[in-house]
Amino acid sequence: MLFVSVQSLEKIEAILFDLDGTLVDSLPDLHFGIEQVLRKWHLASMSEEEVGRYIGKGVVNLAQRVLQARLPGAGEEEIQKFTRDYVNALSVSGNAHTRLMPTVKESLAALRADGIPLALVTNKAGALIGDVLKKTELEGFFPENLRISPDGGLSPKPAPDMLLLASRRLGVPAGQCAMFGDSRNDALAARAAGMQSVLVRTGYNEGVPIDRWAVRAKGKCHMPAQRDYVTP
Ligand SMILES: O=C(O)COP(=O)(O)O
Ligand SMILES: [Mg+2]
Repeated sequence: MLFVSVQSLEKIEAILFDLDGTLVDSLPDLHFGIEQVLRKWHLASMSEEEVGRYIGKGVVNLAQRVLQARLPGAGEEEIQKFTRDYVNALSVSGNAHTRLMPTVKESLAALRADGIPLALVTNKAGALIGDVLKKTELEGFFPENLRISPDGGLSPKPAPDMLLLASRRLGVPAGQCAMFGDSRNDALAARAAGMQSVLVRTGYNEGVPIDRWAVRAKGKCHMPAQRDYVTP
């Protein structure tokens, strides 16, 4: 099973899940969306690997980094416009290439059967979440009020705000929630919120292998390399 069983985490009563790179492999679609907008703006194409390095801190940050690489000197207005074009491109793409990460559905079903409350805490734009959950048949695990995104003005991860909102909505104190993610942004947000975190090795982490980051963050890494996750 991909996800560590809750018994091996201390005092955990609820789990918050990241979306991109943790529950789903969405990079091919995110790359497709960026390519569409680059073409529309008559800018040079970008590799999937490069787009992967820019994913993790939300759509505005992604637009900013892509424009930094392709249109240096772009201002706030262009960043906002690029962001809107990108969200539009993804909204019409139907997430054709987005896939569930292995064993996700079984893991979520097992957690639910154990009575563990679940929430989604993602930097993805709110307008895109419903379609991805529908496409991957995860809708039933996350009711709408427990799909937390930066929409409506919440600061994206690594800020703790969205995690703390999830903890309040679940009615579970932050110290008893764990954040499952694929990125240092998930781990830093969890730490700032007073939560434990578990990081899968199969995600994006802005192009940096998560072990390398976790080792630097903690000075050592406890988890054996063949495991699917790391706990910083
Ligand atoms: O949109 C992003 O930058 C990353 O989204 P995530 O928080 O679900 O990984
Ligand atoms: Mg992620």
